[in-house]
Amino acid sequence: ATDRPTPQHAPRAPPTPPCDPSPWSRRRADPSTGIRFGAQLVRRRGAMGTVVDAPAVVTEKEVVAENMLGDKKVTVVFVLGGPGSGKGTQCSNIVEHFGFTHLSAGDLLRAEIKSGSENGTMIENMIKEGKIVPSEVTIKLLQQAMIKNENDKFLIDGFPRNEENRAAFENVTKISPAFVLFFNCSEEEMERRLLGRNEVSFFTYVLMFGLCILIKTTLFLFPTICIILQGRVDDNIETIRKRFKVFVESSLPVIEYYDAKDKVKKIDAAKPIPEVFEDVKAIFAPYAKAT
Ligand SMILES: Nc1ncnc2c1ncn2[C@@H]1O[C@H](COP(=O)(O)OP(=O)(O)O)[C@@H](O)[C@H]1O
Ligand SMILES: O=c1ccn([C@@H]2O[C@H](COP(=O)(O)OP(=O)(O)O)[C@@H](O)[C@H]2O)c(=O)[nH]1
Repeated sequence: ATDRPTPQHAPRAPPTPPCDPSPWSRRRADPSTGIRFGAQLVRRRGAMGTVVDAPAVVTEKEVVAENMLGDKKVTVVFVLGGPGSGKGTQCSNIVEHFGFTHLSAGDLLRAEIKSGSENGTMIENMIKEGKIVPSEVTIKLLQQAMIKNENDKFLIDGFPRNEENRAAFENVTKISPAFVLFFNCSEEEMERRLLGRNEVSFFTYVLMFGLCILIKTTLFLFPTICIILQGRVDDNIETIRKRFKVFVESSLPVIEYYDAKDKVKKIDAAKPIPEVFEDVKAIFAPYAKAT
């Protein structure tokens, strides 16, 4: 949906190809770039002074997000997409090339568990169940991280995850994002990636056990290594399915909200990592670091 009514004579976006089964991919998309979603139509003067509808070209740096965080002005980009769509992977690339600071809401929550905070057990249980942690907890962590960091450009990865997260963040911080980077990928592909993220070969366990024997600390070190090698507690098929459901029911409405404001930049995340980054680079070009 868009908050501007589409003129009757405007060209309609073609339907999404049937090969992409993700429910959130049944949205408008530019098949040539896979980037713009809810492309804005502007009235332009055509030949002989006629008024025509043409897609708006976003060439200038968007500065919508320059709002206040205490007395600090920041630019925020929300990075959203299903679990395993590649948000973290591409955020690392963006950090390297465009000087943003990456704040993964999930990583901040996992760090909070490890810190032994009073919310730790509650957060851990929510993550194991694929549920969304209460807004005030996540927002406090994000806000603290932004205040602590000297940078003024932030990628907020994996947040907001529902409408309540979104409204609370905007109310508390008075920040609205410059844009939302949306990684679109089928559930089938995301499931494959998430299961792969947790995969550790038998050989690795044998190697680690051998190393522990060598340094004579098997008793204490090996169980710890096993816990680390296990990967994320939520990358198992049961929790993955729950996370997909939460994404469709709770997180997609956030993307739709920003799409109605023409702030969503959609990426075809099913492509190989370097190809996805080519599309990401085109979007971040206005933020290129001065050399
Ligand atoms: N475009 C891609 N093609 C194939 N594998 C990918 C791609 N992007 C990420 N991955 C892999 O998929 C897994 C999940 O990626 P990650 O960036 O952690 O996703 P998210 O942060 O969205 O959960 C990781 O193992 C990562 O290496
Ligand atoms: O703003 C957030 C971000 C994450 N989570 C929790 O942390 C889990 C993992 O999120 P993350 O973004 O790390 O991983 P993703 O599932 O996107 O790969 C989610 O399933 C939620 O339980 C949350 O509650 N709020």
